[in-house]
Amino acid sequence: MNTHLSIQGMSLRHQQRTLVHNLQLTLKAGQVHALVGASGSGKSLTCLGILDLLPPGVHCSGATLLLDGKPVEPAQLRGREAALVLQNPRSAFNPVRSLRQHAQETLHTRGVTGREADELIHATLNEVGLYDAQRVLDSFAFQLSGGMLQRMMIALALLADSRFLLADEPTSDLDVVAQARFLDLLERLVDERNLGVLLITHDMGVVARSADHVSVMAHGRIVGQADVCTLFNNPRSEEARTLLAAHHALTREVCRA
Ligand SMILES: Nc1ncnc2c1ncn2[C@@H]1O[C@H](COP(=O)(O)OP(=O)(O)OP(=O)(O)O)[C@@H](O)[C@H]1O
Repeated sequence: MNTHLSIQGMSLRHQQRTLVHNLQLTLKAGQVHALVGASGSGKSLTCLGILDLLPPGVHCSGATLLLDGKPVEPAQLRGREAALVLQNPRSAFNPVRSLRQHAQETLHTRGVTGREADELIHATLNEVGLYDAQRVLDSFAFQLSGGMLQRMMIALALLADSRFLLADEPTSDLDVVAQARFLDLLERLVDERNLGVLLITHDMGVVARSADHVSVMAHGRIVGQADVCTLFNNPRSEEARTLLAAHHALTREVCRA
């Protein structure tokens, strides 16, 4: 079972502009690695670059991906070792295919079909808190809430037996209750399934709650990496101090209100 996914030397360019510079990042099984930074610092492109899902015109160079020290191609990771969870889950589903078809196709790639597939799908939906499995599986993405679709994306990752989740702002479109439930689920799966998670977020409250390790990004570079306690107690980079000051200002405002 793979326990480390390292991204080494990844640079991303659009025309003459370097958007991400020589990125180094390691995800570990059983840990949440938060990637934080100001808007436009390069977090989403980093996530897409790891899986070679970059938008047209953005090119990757120099990247080496190592799975437990062995080089792998993004295509070997995508939908197998690593799954993507996006801010807007609706866009990740085929609108004319039911969620049952999505789940069956995911299992088909692993050679699991028929009754075995049905049982695994029901058990997995149950595991992610989608208890009304029949209704969910008969639905199309537009018929379900954002929170349910986030859970379904996690369920598909589990059905694919992915060891790593790349989650880009997974909670920003959810209300606070759905957000808390989603983070509960993520933390439980990290513990029970030993998942390694890259969690991209703007929300330092989410970082404080869920992350083990944090990378801070600014202008396309990682400018600091620390465990979560060190980041909050002794932030080294200017960007980390700015993010924390904004977070503290916001929470103080809320307390006064
Ligand atoms: N398709 C694209 N073509 C050209 N440049 C792009 C493209 N997508 C993003 N960029 C640029 O790359 C940089 C990093 O963008 P990215 O979306 O990764 O930032 P981000 O940190 O995820 O921001 P946010 O938190 O707002 O989502 C920005 O300067 C952005 O303008």
